[in-house]
Amino acid sequence: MTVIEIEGMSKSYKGRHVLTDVSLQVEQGEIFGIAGPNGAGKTTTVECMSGLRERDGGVLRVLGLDPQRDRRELLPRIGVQLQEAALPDALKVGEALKMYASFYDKPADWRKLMDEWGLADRQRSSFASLSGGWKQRLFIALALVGNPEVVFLDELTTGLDPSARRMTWGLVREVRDRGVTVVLVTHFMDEAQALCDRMAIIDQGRVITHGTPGELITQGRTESLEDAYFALTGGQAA
Ligand SMILES: Nc1ncnc2c1ncn2[C@@H]1O[C@H](COP(=O)(O)OP(=O)(O)OP(=O)(O)O)[C@@H](O)[C@H]1O
Repeated sequence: MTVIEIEGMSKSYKGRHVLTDVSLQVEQGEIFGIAGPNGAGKTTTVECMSGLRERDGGVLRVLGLDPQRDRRELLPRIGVQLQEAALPDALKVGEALKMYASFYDKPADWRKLMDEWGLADRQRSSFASLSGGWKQRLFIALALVGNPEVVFLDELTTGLDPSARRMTWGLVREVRDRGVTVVLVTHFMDEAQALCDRMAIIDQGRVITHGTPGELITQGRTESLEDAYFALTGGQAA
């Protein structure tokens, strides 16, 4: 079943085109990756999908709803973790989960969620005292507190050490394994290869290719996804 359908989506900021004719489909229960160079339009795409920005043109349906027109109906059914998300320093883990749960009519049991995501021991820890890996664990739990059918995760592992990244990958798989559809923006091709069932590469506001990581490697005629990424975007490895 198709959960997200985008056809010919466009968006400009102050007359400058940042998305041009973006078309994508995300299927139920998959981890769908969005990769591409800085400024390519990845976050804008996710923001349009999650109803945080208005597109200028094209068709966009998430769970059959238009994020602009049907925003109120859609918001309780999705979860969003934004790039560089932050909470007030003094807010405690338990307080954050309880507060987010209060935003929804039918939230998950936030105490149960806290247990499931291993956060119970840190219930009284302030946000500022958490390491990067634990902050991300909290953000994933917060994105799930409304029992969403789709979650959007934007650069979830940027700045994390290798073990925190691996831990976070495990959590993202767990979310998918619960039947939730995951849209994941990432700059890391090892991450895309490890996690994504399918992915798209966006460059200069256009989808230049999409498919499984294996299909992209075949398209790029390379041996790794990172090499395929460089071949397909015409970029240079540093
Ligand atoms: N609110 C805004 N007003 C004006 N321009 C914006 C705004 N938000 C983003 N842009 C511009 O739109 C383009 C696409 O930005 P976007 O954040 O979607 O890219 P991205 O692919 O997510 O980049 P990155 O990998 O650096 O996070 C960039 O050139 C950016 O500077």
